Amino acid sequence: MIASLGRFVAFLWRLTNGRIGVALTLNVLASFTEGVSLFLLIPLIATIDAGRSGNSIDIPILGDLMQRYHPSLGLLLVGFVLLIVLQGALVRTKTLYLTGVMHHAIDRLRQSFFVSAGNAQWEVLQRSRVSDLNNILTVETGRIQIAASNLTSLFQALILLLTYLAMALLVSWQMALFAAAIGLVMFAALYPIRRQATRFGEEVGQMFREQNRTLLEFLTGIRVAKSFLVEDAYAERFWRRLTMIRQTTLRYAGVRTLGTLSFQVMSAVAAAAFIWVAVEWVQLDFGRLIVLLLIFLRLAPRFGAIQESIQSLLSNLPAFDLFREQSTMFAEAAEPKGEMGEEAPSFSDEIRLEGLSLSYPGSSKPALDDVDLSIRFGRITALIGPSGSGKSTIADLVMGLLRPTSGRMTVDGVEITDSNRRAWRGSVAFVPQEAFLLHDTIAANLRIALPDASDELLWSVLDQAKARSFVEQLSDGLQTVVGERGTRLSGGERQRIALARALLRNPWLLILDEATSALDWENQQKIAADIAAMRGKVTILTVAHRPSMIRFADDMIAIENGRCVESGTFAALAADPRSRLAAMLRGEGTER
Ligand SMILES: Nc1ncnc2c1ncn2[C@@H]1O[C@H](COP(=O)(O)OP(=O)(O)OP(=O)(O)O)[C@@H](O)[C@H]1O
Repeated sequence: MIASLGRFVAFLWRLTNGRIGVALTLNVLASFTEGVSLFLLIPLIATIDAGRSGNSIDIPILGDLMQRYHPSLGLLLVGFVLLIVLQGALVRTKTLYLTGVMHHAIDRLRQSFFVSAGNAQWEVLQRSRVSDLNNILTVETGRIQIAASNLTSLFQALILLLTYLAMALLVSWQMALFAAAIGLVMFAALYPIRRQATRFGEEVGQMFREQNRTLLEFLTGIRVAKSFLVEDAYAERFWRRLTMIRQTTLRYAGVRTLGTLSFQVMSAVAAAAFIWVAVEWVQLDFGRLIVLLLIFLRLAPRFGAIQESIQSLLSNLPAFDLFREQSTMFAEAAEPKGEMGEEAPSFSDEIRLEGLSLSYPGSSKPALDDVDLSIRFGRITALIGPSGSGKSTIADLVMGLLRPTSGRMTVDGVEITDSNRRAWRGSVAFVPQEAFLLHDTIAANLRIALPDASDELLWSVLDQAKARSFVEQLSDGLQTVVGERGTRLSGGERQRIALARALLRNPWLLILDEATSALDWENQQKIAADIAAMRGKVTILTVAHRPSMIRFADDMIAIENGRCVESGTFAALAADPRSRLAAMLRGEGTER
């Protein structure tokens, strides 16, 4: 807990470039002026008290000053008001400054997480849940912000406490020590409650994560949920999660308020003991007693604030630990961006995989095992094989998303390594099984691939993907909004938009991963014809299960159990009745 707190303080310091130090200094000044204004009450009381003269004050520093200057009551009152005004102004300045610094820092935090998640290697990113990332970027960073604000209030309260204690020491050191001892005992007595705060923070963090998962799972799969009539089941699950969070929060509120109540009771007992000791044992004079009581009365709520700030800090600190864990994981898995100016190797001959193996983290069996294959420039290569044989893994590897565990991949003889993999990916375009479309216009969806593309260019790629006519028929043309994940378009139309978007990159290599498997036969045929028409213009690697999507291929590669078991030209393999391709074309599937 202490280590985590230390890391948090160091982290905040770095995150705000030390600006939090300026805010805290303003805090110290404000606390100091508040303390001094309270201290001024001593000469005030002495001056008001008709039976005494200002000279009777024998408190160090203050007494000397009074004896030398004999300030009038009016002057003391003006000084008192000025100090309060100064303190208020300092608090305001500090609050405004700190709010700006903290918001900026938390935004930087969110941004850095966003960037490191985006830059993480695909293998690592794949293992994270979208809802958990969303949770970190919203809920957990919000909790970190609260923890930071608790920390600054804690610091402020501590400074005030020390200022008051210093003042009290000047008035009566015995009573000041007595008050400090009482304070320490009270603080120690509330330790069990602070422990519960940490536990609550961890529990509630986990619950928020699960609530977010339920929510996102439902929202992203709402169509499936509706089709299976399971909306009510989801609603029930959601309610259960809400209930758990509510009950835990209520339980914690019980503990927290018990802390506050115990604190109040202890404060009352402590005040009584304080007065008793001051009057009966130390036999303080009336003026000092009043000032000490004032200090004590002002101190008590601060002390309560310290307890509250610590409780809240401890309950929110687990969010910081989780954030650190996740961002360290992503930072360690950062994809090398390559040397400055590193360019993608040019592609005009062939892409080769040589003795290449790949194992997913945590998997005992390799997904690819000693694969040798070649994808030739300007040709259409089809990758076939049973489900789970490793086709998508090859596609992800060839596009530069995955790294081989051993062996190598070369493009025109140049090895793809950490330093040029990202650059190579920029030369490849990919059309997945399910087109990813934003709830935005067709133009915006196309421009994901090339933000500056002109309308003219958009129409030209729509032409190539045979999508021009249906887009022209839409009421708003390119400006038509496609609906959530493109639901206002048919499956075939969505795939055509995805294909047009891929072509917008003017890629050297176009990878189609089961790009038409979600479509009906007629649409598959049409898209297959469009793809066949691109022969020679762009190199294509198509992963397919169905004969319709491979008939137009020039070359074939068959994968089984992560191994390349057959390769050659389509014509040669189709002519060999014993080949896997021939079996597939006869409708026997690829499993053997
Ligand atoms: N992220 C992953 N983590 C662990 N194992 C994985 C991961 N992705 C795929 N695999 C495993 O790697 C093997 C190859 O999977 P891959 O998706 O490449 O097969 P595929 O031929 O494309 O299958 P399909 O035709 O069903 O899409 C399978 O055993 C699969 O379970």
